[in-house]
Amino acid sequence: MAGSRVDLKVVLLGKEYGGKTSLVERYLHDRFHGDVPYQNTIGAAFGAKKVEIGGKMITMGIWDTAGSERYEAMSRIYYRGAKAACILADLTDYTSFERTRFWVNELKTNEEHCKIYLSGTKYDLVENDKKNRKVDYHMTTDFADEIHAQVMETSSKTGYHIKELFQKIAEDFVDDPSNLEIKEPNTLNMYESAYKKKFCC
Ligand SMILES: Nc1nc2c(ncn2[C@@H]2O[C@H](COP(=O)(O)OP(=O)(O)OP(=O)(O)O)[C@@H](O)[C@H]2O)c(=O)[nH]1
Repeated sequence: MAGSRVDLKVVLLGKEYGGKTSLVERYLHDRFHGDVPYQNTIGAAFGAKKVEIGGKMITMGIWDTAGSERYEAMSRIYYRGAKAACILADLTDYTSFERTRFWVNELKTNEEHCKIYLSGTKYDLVENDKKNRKVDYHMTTDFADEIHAQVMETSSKTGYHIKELFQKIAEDFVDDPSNLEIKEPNTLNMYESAYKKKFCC
């Protein structure tokens, strides 16, 4: 099985302004656009990355969805068939944490085989300034325990835990034998027509 190609669809979900696009930008391109004015995602954006896990090359396709409730119905299109979902909660915004339950319910109802990961974003803003923190560490860990999910606090500004998060997602995928059937190459190409939002050329 070494060297066989496996495609892993990952979807990012969460309230608008929560940091989804920034997380993808940091992971795929190792950059952070803190000086660029915020633009909300329209529809979704797609990016892919090859990762090697224990001698297996995986093409990870990451869907960055729009957090605005206006686009909620569209997000369902993007999480369909996802093997992993990363649900984000902005650590400086309690309502963002509240919204994670909605997405968990969505996935449990419609994509029961999708593995869920929680990410508390913008860790750099709370690390040295505790009054900025509106989502307590134990809120996310307790919720993660309740829904049997993994949780990590991350910062796209500093890169804190970003690689680790996606590495964990990829490792869990490889560790599940049902995911290791040989797939036709380029199965992700059907997504390539996806439109990108910000930071795109
Ligand atoms: N300091 C800091 N700011 C961040 C971080 N992640 C995102 N931001 C900022 O938060 C704002 C929203 O980030 P986005 O990544 O666009 O959020 P989003 O979830 O994609 O938003 P939608 O497209 O509306 O769903 C932007 O101004 C980012 O620069 C982080 O880790 N640290």
